[in-house]
Amino acid sequence: MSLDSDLGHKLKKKVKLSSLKSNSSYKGSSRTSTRRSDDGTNPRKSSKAKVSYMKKKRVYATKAELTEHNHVNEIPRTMWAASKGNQRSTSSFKTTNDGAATSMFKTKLPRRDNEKHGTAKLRYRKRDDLDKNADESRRKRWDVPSFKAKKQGFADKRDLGDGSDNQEDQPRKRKRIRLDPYDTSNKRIDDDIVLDEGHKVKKKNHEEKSVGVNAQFRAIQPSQSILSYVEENLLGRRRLTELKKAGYNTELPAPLDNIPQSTSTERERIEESVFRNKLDFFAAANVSSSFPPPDVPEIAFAGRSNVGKSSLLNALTRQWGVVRTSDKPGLTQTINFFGLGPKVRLVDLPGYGFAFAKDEVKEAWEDLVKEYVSTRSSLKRVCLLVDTKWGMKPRDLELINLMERSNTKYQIVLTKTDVVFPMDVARRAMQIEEKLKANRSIVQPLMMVSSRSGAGIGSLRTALAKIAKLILIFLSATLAGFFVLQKLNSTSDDPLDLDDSLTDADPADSDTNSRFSKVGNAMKSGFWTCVDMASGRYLWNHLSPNSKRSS
Ligand SMILES: Nc1nc2c(ncn2[C@@H]2O[C@H](COP(=O)(O)OP(=O)(O)OP(=O)(O)O)[C@@H](O)[C@H]2O)c(=O)[nH]1
Ligand SMILES: [Mg+2]
Repeated sequence: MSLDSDLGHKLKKKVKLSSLKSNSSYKGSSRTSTRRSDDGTNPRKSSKAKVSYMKKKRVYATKAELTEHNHVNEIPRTMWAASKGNQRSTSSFKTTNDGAATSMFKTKLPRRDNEKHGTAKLRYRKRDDLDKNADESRRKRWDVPSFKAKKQGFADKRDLGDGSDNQEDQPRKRKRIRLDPYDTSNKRIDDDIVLDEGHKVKKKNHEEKSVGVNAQFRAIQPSQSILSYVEENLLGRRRLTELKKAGYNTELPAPLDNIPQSTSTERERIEESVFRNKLDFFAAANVSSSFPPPDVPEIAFAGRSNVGKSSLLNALTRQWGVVRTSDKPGLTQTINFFGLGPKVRLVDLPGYGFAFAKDEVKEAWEDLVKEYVSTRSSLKRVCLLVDTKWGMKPRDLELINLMERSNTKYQIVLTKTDVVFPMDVARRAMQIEEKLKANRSIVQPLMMVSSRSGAGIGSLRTALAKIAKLILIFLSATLAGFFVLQKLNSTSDDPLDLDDSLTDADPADSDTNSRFSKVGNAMKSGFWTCVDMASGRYLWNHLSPNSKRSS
């Protein structure tokens, strides 16, 4: 081998190696690219600067331009990244005449040099594949066919359609989407599909009805007393700034149930002593046989599922979390008895109406609630909760009718007042009062509360505490009556002949006679009621309507 050929071979080898190194610079080796060139400048730096400049200016340099300034083997890293399909370096692509994009660095020069080198070949093959993918994706993105090409394409397709067995030509299978024509939640149905006439009419009627109902509701003019009650208690949806201005600490749960500017502990803020007692779970019943004995007066909370019964129990006692609540209707599934001290029990009833439970289970709850409400002797009052937003529903009216028939005292309580405007709270109250004004067993006034904001909770507490006080008065009265009767028993053998004995004592005094006769009758009935039923409700039934109202 001659010296020239030897030198040439060595040079070739060097070129090959340097090209390999520069290729692998993508993987981190950049020794070749940082090597200084013959004229003393740093080729990597200069080429990089040029490329970044070109990128900035979006200049698409040609291969010739680049090779003019840089040696092919010292192509900067960014360039190779471009050939790997990196989206950021789109500037390294140029578009050929036929519209397809090719990498400007898909140069054959290093490849030809390295053809015999196995690893390099493999690497190049990989790169070629990547180039192809990049070309493909680029073509998809950028190649918007011209109008002419489109026209040609259509013509080709038409030609192929005449007898050719091209797969694209075969009719595509269409996906069938089954749509429920009565599912109005599906917008596409509303928009595009013509429904059958029956459904259309039904829908129209429903819409008209709801519009009519809304208009009727808006037309309600609440009384001045209701409006002022709503304002005084800050009922309805209120701005936080308004509550803060009024001095309420909005950080606390149910802030409106606190004394403004108060620094005392939460328990002390409850003005009614009976509600300061600890709320204790006492019993749960899913059948009437497991009800606890009716020895303590009870106040029950009834209403539709999710109306806020359990939350109200917590809010009234300010003991959060004792009664479980959930935003999922149907959480309370048994009748739960909670002791509030020794004198009174609060009863959380399962809700009726929609709930996440089986129909037969729901029916069983409803029957149980009906039985409890109509037969429980220790039941002093039912708070019938109605959602302010939705108003009374047929199920509520059903329960009201039952309570009317069984002479059970009930009071309507509007809940969740914080979600509607104050005016709408007043309208709802007015609407219900008007509707039920002829009922006999209803207790006035209608209450409005929000367990979340605490609005109206204090007033409800006061109304319910009265029941406890009345119970105490009644118990002491019956005890006194019992002792009087005992005394009379000791003077007369037959207590039922009381009137005769009195009449015999002074037949001329008709006033005394009638007075004693009345007292005797009342005591007799009162005495027997007390002993038999141990319930104020039954005694009241025996007294005159006037005495009943005043009590
Ligand atoms: N905005 C607002 N939400 C309330 C109020 N009271 C209760 N809620 C919410 O209403 C949802 C239902 O409350 P619950 O107390 O569990 O209702 P429930 O009537 O006991 O429900 P059931 O046990 O399923 O019959 C919960 O997510 C409560 O946070 C209120 O006054 N205002
Ligand atoms: Mg509940």
